[in-house]
Amino acid sequence: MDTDDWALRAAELDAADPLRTYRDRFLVATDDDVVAYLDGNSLGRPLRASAGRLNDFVTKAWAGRLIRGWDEEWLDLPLRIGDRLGETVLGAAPGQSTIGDSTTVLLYKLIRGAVELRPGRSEIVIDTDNFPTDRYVVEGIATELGLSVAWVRTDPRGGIEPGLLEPVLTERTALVVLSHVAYRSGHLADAATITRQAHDAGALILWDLCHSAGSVPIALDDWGVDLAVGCSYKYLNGGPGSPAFGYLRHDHQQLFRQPVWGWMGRADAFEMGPGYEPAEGVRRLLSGTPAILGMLAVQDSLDLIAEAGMPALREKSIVLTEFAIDLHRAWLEPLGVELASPTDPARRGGHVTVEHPAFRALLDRLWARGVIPDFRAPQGLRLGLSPLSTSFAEVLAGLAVIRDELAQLPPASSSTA
Ligand SMILES: Cc1ncc(COP(=O)(O)O)c(C=O)c1O
Ligand SMILES: Nc1c(O)cccc1C(=O)C[C@H](N)C(=O)O
Repeated sequence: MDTDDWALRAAELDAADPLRTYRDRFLVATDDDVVAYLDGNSLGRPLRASAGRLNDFVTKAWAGRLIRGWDEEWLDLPLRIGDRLGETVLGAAPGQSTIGDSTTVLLYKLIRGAVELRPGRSEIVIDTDNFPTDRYVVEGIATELGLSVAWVRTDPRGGIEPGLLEPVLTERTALVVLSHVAYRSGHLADAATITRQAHDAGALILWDLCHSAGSVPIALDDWGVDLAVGCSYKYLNGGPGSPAFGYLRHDHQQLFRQPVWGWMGRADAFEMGPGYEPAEGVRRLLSGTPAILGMLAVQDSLDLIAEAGMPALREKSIVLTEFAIDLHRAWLEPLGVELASPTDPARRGGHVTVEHPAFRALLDRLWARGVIPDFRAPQGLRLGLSPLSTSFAEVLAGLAVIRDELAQLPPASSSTA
């Protein structure tokens, strides 16, 4: 197919896309210079509704209600948003999800609490390609508590598979910490099977849902997951630094203790009494004053996801990533680019990574031309395709610029840059 045929194909896919009108719900800057935004899996675009919500909050709720806002609404907001997230995205019944802290801090709180639910067990299992913060937090806690870390060696172009985990699980395993969608390759783990495996070994499991929440269907309750965390600034469009979410299964709440004993996670916070006694339920994950401003925009995203429906989102996500891979094969592969994501759509999340030694040097050129993917060292270009805000024409435009830039490289730098 020549370029015109591909353009026709993109136009057909856009015309047939049942979610195509959702793009209009996103805000575009007045001086917009973006040709293709391919990084919604690092920072999602803002929704138009969020601009109004944030403005209203400052001018009405904050300015008008002042301190009364805490009693009237804000103290319960982390749990209310948590429940809505549970219902819309996580497959979690109410009372198990909340929002607050960064992903890193919540990982620390949940992992520390989880290993204490398995006394006598002394090992945490994690994979070598998990996101850095997950690995560092696990290593830090292991050092702090005198535990060992068992590493599952994963293929950076693939991800965690049940067969890889099997030999590492032992009677020493307290907790398994894995990412549902691998941040680099986009590999989608079989969370139901792996959760069962961990349980068969008597261990608990924590899933990092940063790259899957709002992109692939999740069923935490049905899968029997113990704990989960995730960011709200990627496919959940919460904005830079919006708080993370945490899930703590009902069955564990009574015995669960997290390590940051703050007043907001205490039973009857405003009693301000002596000693710490955890609040009932998932509220015990809280520590200090919740970042209300930071969590507002997620509500608009959840409304939109509920309206569109996760199955439709997933369907579009698959077609988007298939289209990107088809273009890669036609345009980039002949220029020496390699696919670093699973080819099976059932094992792939919402992003596609392609690799070439020149990509690091090329990134500035791509940004200058309004094409915004992510670069992940050592040589990966990550194409994040948010199903509600990305069009097929945008994918086409982005890959066309990547192809042009690669084709213009002097011969030496096309292999060694
Ligand atoms: C899989 C995964 N886990 C954790 C994080 C880190 O989260 P935070 O920086 O919000 O603490 C990210 C992204 O930043 C991520 O992709
Ligand atoms: N959280 C980020 C940030 O504060 C700055 C730049 C990028 C990010 C990211 O989200 C990185 C992302 N989690 C990743 O998968 O690489």
